[in-house]
Amino acid sequence: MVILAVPHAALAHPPRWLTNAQLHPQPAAGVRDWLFNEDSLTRRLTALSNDGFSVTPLQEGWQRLRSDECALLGVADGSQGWVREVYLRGHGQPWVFARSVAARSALEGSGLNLAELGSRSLGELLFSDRAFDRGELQACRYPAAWLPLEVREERLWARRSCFSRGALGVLVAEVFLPRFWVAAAIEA
Ligand SMILES: C=C(O[C@@H]1C=C(C(=O)O)C=C[C@H]1O)C(=O)O
Repeated sequence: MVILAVPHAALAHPPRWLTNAQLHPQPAAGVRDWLFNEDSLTRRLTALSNDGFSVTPLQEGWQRLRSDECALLGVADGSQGWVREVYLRGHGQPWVFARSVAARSALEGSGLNLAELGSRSLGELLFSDRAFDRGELQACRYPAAWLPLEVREERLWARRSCFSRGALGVLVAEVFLPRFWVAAAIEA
């Protein structure tokens, strides 16, 4: 008998990403503000943590992108792309799990080198370069199988948006972890 070792994350069904107007029932106002506020999350978490903010990369590299990512980026299903997964931390605690991806075909020749970011915030790059436009924010309950084991929980609120500069799109997804909602004093 052959048992295929399928990565756990591959077993999850892609979520339905919905805009603020499509989200019913509406989450509480405090949750909705964090899901759909268009300011830089880095800047907002820096303020919330009184400058106790940091970014720790978890894994980065060329990978096969997920079907919902390919669809949003407008590339063929199964396309290769750069994947960057990080924790956004407040006082060292993981507050947000973030996964940012861009298609290899669009990155090559764009001059954008995501590999050199390290523990600097991607947000500083995307918000400082006026050439990037942010697309509409969408939210969903994030598949637990897509989270790192130590923070794996069902129905955590997530949001995503695509930052575009010409043909390049950087799709940023951010999952709010339980410790964040405690720090923000919001019942999620
Ligand atoms: C898009 C932003 O950049 C943040 C920084 C990230 C990173 O360094 O990988 C990932 C998600 C974002 O929350 C932002 O600050 O809003």
